[in-house]
Amino acid sequence: MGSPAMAAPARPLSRFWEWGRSIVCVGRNYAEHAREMGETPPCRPLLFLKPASAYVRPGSPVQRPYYCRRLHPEPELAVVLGRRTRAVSRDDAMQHVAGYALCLDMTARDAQDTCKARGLPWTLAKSFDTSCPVSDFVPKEHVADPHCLRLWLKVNGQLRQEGDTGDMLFSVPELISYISEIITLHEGDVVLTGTPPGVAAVEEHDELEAGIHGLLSMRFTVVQQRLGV
Ligand SMILES: CC(=O)CC(=O)C(=O)O
Ligand SMILES: [Mg+2]
Repeated sequence: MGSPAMAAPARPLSRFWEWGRSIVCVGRNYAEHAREMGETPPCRPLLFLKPASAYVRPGSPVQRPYYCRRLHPEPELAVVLGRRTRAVSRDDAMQHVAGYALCLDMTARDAQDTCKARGLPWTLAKSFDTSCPVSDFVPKEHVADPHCLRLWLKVNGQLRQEGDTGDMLFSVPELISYISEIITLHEGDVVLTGTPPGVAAVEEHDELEAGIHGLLSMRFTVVQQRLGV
């Protein structure tokens, strides 16, 4: 009698966006993007959070919130954690990575400007429904080095943004080690690692296409949020 076939997990990590886990975001991790926003590159990672309800998958639209008139997509490498991670060293951090994905850190830039001016948290700018479009999962075995990837974004077929993850100010191990000193990370949590320069607004009905060269791509349409629906 052979051993029973291993049942597929009821909740595979390859569908991490269904786990209801945390999305820890890093800002200004590319010097040129910090500068285009009128900011200086940070001396330590700038962190903010998105709720798991922010995820949206291809086939569903990205909503521009009713209070937003300047919606910016930010293509970012997403790191998916494979186990509980608390105060891990930089040397051990990569052992805690299960894989990667591409996300768009959708940003209500006008709301963010207001929040910055008033010293308020960025919640309205960063945490609205569909503010985290997410690609398929890529197991870490398929990525030789997460710092040798090229991200791109097209809007209505025109190339809008391109960047190399080798330009990140803080590397994946540095981010995981720093974050895990402050926020215990768990299997299925995701770290968004920041966007390269070239951000700009998109409009209702725009077609977004984003990808990681040689790995994956994804498409979304922008729609206007209608209150009450
Ligand atoms: C100013 C920002 O929105 C920072 C950010 O999200 C980034 O990717 O950098
Ligand atoms: Mg971002």
